[in-house]
Amino acid sequence: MKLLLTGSSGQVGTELKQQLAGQAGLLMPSRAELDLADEAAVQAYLKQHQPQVILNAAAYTAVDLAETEQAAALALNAQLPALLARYCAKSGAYLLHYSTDYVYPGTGSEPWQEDSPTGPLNYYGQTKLQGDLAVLAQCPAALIFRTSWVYSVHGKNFRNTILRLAKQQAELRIVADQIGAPTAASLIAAISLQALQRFQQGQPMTGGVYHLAPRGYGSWYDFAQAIVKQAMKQGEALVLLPEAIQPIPSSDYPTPAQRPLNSRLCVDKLERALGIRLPEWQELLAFKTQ
Ligand SMILES: NC(=O)C1=CN([C@@H]2O[C@H](COP(=O)(O)OP(=O)(O)OC[C@H]3O[C@@H](n4cnc5c(N)ncnc54)[C@H](OP(=O)(O)O)[C@@H]3O)[C@@H](O)[C@H]2O)C=CC1
Ligand SMILES: Cc1cn([C@H]2C[C@H](O)[C@@H](COP(=O)(O)OP(=O)(O)O[C@H]3O[C@@H](C)C(=O)[C@@H](O)[C@H]3O)O2)c(=O)[nH]c1=O
Ligand SMILES: [Mg+2]
Repeated sequence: MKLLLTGSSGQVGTELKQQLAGQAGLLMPSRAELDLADEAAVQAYLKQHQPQVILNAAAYTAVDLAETEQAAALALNAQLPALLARYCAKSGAYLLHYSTDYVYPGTGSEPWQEDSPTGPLNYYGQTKLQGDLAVLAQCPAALIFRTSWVYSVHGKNFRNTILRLAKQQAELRIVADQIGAPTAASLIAAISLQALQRFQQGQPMTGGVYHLAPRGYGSWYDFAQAIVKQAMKQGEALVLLPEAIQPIPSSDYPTPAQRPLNSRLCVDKLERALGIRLPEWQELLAFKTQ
């Protein structure tokens, strides 16, 4: 079975690549081999290789930069998934796509459901929503896993930023009024492989949106505390002590893109579909950094 993995150098892509190791027929073009922002090039690639499964882990994820680099964000987050969905609908190929908590407006404090009204607050979120809507419209059998606050030992993410800063400075100010669930890229890859297995066994999950995140929630401040405590337990030499992390409101940390305050995702639908219970985010973090 020919399987195309896009974004194989990213956080989720790297974990998928590792967990898919040994799978025959795996295509993982690098950016130099295939510019995913180039629609004609992607079309030609699909025509040439005819994949039967597409795992679309590529995206434009620089949230603040997306406010100004709009064309690049739109190409990767909206136009690419639309094109992949059209190809999959036509050819019968299986599509697994990823999306974000940033499609929701962040109001209230209850977890979002998959059918909750969307309302992105920033351009990244707007383009991701456009991508989701295109996938749902073009290819109803496709799966969209909406996740949140992705981290990994590889790549640019909040966990690695905090660990870097904790080795350099004795104080840190972190927003405490944005809540959500930090999600290890390895969990996303493991669940994606379960979904793929279902498809390969002829029992695919019903198409549509599923939230994919650990159980529980915290603020970015809670996440930073947990990252630093975990690193200390593991004997890392840090300049920063957990007590020296200051909780601040979002208004004290101005950024070009606005972030949602409430990013909680209800994961019941995914748990029911796969017959699993997702771990708590703290358990997952402890496991990841051991
Ligand atoms: N990061 C997060 O916190 C969250 C992410 N998500 C979603 O999860 C999915 C995976 O995200 P994540 O793994 O963090 O993403 P990353 O930013 O880590 O990886 C993005 C990947 O896309 C590739 N890419 C981007 N532009 C191009 C291009 N023009 N041509 C070829 N390749 C390109 C990158 O390649 P290169 O290495 O060459 O740049 C990289 O492999 C995305 O759909 C994202 O929206 C959802 C919620 C949270
Ligand atoms: C580094 C730093 C960040 N922050 C805040 C800014 C922000 O509100 C929060 C997290 O910072 P980040 O830059 O990692 O946030 P961001 O890049 O917006 O993270 C998002 O990325 C996209 C791709 C998603 O899809 C989302 O789920 C989410 O993970 O922490 C501080 O308060 N103090 C700091 O020193
Ligand atoms: Mg970021």
